[in-house]
Amino acid sequence: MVGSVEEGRLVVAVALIDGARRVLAARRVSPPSLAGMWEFPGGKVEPGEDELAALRRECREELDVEIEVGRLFGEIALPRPGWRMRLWLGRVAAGVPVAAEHDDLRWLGVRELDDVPWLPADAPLVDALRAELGEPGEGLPAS
Ligand SMILES: Nc1nc2c([nH]c(=O)n2[C@H]2C[C@H](O)[C@@H](COP(=O)(O)OP(=O)(O)OP(=O)(O)O)O2)c(=O)[nH]1
Repeated sequence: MVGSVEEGRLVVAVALIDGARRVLAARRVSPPSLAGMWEFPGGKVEPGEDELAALRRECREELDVEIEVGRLFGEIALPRPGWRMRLWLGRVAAGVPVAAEHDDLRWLGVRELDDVPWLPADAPLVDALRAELGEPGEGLPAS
């Protein structure tokens, strides 16, 4: 495209689910416009890199864990022309996540998904996860 300074990129991320059906969220430190907002661990797939190899690499770099990847959960457009993000389901296979590149990590239960400010583009994925993990209390009396 005339005037375009960069091509679209694929970002790959993972919703790591633990045995209590909680999801791991990570708080970004950069860039300043995104710092303080929460995301799914992941990052850009490098040119020529296999998507799931990229996902495993990012989890080692960001969390110091090995992961087991499940199914592809969803794909969204990111707010940069041509950029998209694919979210996989997964679990930690080895290690305990540490925030190597974020400044906080939280395991969020389905009722806690709204407790953190997610990156805006992630909203439809967070909504879909809420449905995936189930809404405890739905249909139950309030008291
Ligand atoms: N990892 C991740 N990135 C997301 C999410 N939602 C969202 O809009 N993004 C955006 C933020 C960034 O613009 C882009 C990911 O790029 P990044 O800068 O984290 O990728 P990276 O780890 O490869 O970064 P770097 O090596 O260039 O520092 O995708 C999400 O849930 N997870």
